[in-house]
This record gives sequence, structure tokens and C-alpha cells, in this order.
Amino acid sequence: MRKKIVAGNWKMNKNSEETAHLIAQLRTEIPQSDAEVIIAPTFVNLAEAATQLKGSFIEVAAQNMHFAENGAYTGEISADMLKSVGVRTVILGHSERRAYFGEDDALLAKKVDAALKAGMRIIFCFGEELDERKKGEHFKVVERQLKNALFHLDGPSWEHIVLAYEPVWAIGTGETASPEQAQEMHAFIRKTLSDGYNKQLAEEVPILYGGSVKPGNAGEIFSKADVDGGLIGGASLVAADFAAIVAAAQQA
Ligand SMILES: O=C(CO)COP(=O)(O)O
Repeated sequence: MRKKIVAGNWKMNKNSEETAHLIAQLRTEIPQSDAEVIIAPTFVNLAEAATQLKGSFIEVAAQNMHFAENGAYTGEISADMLKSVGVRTVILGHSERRAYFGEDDALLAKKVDAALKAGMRIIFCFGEELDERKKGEHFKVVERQLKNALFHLDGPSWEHIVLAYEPVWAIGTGETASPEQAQEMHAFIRKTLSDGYNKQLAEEVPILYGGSVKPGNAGEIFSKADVDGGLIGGASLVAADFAAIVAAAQQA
């Protein structure tokens, strides 16, 4: 039985003081959880967040990282730097990184390799754009994104991968994929994993849904057989909403 995971991607929100305040609120609002709970504040607040959450079940993740171990990459952050402040999980492949910072499948494959080499866990994001869904190409697009960035990995590496299906048209738009659309895609992803690897691996990899998940729709989406939780944007910035989504995951 796969454990439910709820991860909050704070994107470029919350300064130092606001980060500490939101974390304090989360600790009150989420006193315990059977679901795994992860938050991803901005780089500059990761060290403080990790210190504040030491000993708590809430884990801290980074929103991105560079593929190199170190060197002349102005403005970038390495896996080792993240680990040195207590961060063991990194979000890679978010559609905003792909769209605004030119991250393509080949670059993401390098980042995936670097994160795994450093012993980190990856929340790997992917998903189709609206015009791709309208043209009926969403399965093909998702299959390509997965194969190009991840299918060079050996089986055991997948123990460190969490997949996050985030249809771009549902991110920050208030428009969610219906629970049926999410389930349909998640089942397709498992079939793709089963074909590329094996059935057991396909059953074990957690697959999160992301895109306008709110307290009001989380329960129904999370109750679908192949949906193992969510990657939450906007609603992760409001403690009561994020707590309600965590509660929905525990009940699903
Ligand atoms: O991009 C997302 C999480 O990574 C989803 O964002 P929203 O929940 O704001 O739609």
C-alpha cells in the first residue's frame, strides 16, 4: 500500500519572516499526520526552515537545483549545498522551470542523475499544456517527458523518485483536472512504467497530482486508485487550507 504524500510548492512566495510564521502555523494546524508532509520554501529560507522543523515530521524540500557538483554557475545551487542545510528532497521539472527558464528533458535528465548521485529524493514534475490536451496528445506528451528524463534509470533508482503529474492548464488557473482525468492519466503513467520496467515497480512509485488542488476538491482527487496525494501551489501558502488538504489525504 503506497503512503499518501502532500507536498507544498511555495514557488517565489514568503520572505524569511513570513516563512517562519507559516511554518509555525503549520505545526499548530497539522499536529500529526499519517500522510507524508513536505514543504518547499525558497532557497534562501531553506536552512532556517530545516532548522525550525528539526525533529518534526514535516520535511523540507528544494524547488530546483543545478546538475553540477560545484563551479562557475553564477546564481545556482548544488545538491551538496542543499544537503548541507538538511534538505534531502528536490522538486525537478516543474512546468514553470520548463516554460520560463528553458529547462528541457535533456537538462532534466542531467539534474535527475545529479540528485540521485547525491542521494537525494526527487519529486519529478511533468504534464501537458492545454493545446496538447485539446489535440488529444496528452498521453504522448507525458510518455515522452517521462521516457526522456527518467527511463535511462535502473530499477532501484526509482525508490528515490516521486512523480507529480501537473497538467499545465490546471496550474494556478482554478481549473482542476477532474478526478477521472487525473485517474486516467495516473493509470496511464503506471502502465508506461510497467511496460518500461515491471509491474511491481509501477505499483510502488508514488504519483501525485498537482494543479489547483484545494480543500474542497482534494478528497475526491486523492480517493482515486492511482493518485497518491498532491503537489500543492497556492493552497499551500494558507496554513488552514494546507492542513485541510493533508487531512483529506489521510482520509482518502
Ligand atoms: O504548480 C503547482 C504545484 O507545483 C500547482 O499550483 P496551484 O496549486 O497553485 O495550481
